[in-house]
Amino acid sequence: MSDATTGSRAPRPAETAQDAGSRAPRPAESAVEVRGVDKVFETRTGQVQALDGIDLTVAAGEFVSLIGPSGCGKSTLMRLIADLDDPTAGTLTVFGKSSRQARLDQEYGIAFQQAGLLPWRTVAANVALPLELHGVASADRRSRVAQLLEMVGLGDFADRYPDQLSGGMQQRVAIARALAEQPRLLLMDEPFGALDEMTREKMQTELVRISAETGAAVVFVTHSIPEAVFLSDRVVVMSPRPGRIQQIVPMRLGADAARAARTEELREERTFFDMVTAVREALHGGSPVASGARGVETR
Ligand SMILES: Nc1ncnc2c1ncn2[C@@H]1O[C@H](COP(=O)(O)OP(=O)(O)OP(=O)(O)O)[C@@H](O)[C@H]1O
Repeated sequence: MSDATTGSRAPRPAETAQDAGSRAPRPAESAVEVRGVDKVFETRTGQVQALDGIDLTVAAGEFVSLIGPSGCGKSTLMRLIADLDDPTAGTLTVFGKSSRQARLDQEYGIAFQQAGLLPWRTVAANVALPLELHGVASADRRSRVAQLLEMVGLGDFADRYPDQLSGGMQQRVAIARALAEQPRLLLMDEPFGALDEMTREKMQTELVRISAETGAAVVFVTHSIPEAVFLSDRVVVMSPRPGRIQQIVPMRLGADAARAARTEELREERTFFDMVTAVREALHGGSPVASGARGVETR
């Protein structure tokens, strides 16, 4: 039946199928969609299959950690999401866009293990860099940088240089820089891996607060089970190479489940230990275990 006979209206020029496909992302859209992704590296000694059939959806505002034995492809998956490499098969989208388009549109901020600050720029100038590159006016830049440094507790360090800061402070500068353009997604690959345990726990608490405050989705690679449990809404457990998703464990942390409510006390709660155990068992394929998997810390 034609539209004329059913009485329904014909599509207006702005509503053709082609246009509908290019509309701005809907608010309910997922932050990341990974569908059937494989990654094979060609090396001089042959092929290395790093990822095999990865399917993963990260919702807008969700905090998802990737954990698994050394070499299982966590960083590779992160690099594919960030468009730093291409998948051998499958598709990745970020807020409904190809990962390439999402990179061009600055849809995400990145913080990796090394803070990666420019040593000749002050703390403020490091944080301002992405804003400068995108032509934000200098008055707006100054106020945004001041706000970001307050957020990460470095308001008094704007004029220092990176080598005058501790490792934890440098990481906070890197996080402020990653947040500069108010991304809806943060990609973090072991950002606290090089920090001492006390600083690391402080940074985790900061990150929980910041992610709750900004509503950004986070994809976070870690080797530490307690870190994954403390931070995440869901923990994705990967198998040894070729990396597959072995299990996705939702974090059920009782009354303290809301990210904004996660404080130091949570680390002493029964539900926290239960979740650590659940992730450890998932790493070992569902069986109770006495020790951690290779490359995974249980502390
Ligand atoms: N550019 C590359 N060329 C060849 N092989 C690579 C390349 N990058 C990664 N690999 C291989 O792919 C596999 C997955 O590596 P990846 O770095 O993603 O693992 P990971 O889980 O992040 O490891 P780790 O926990 O030790 O950081 C490894 O076997 C690695 O040697």
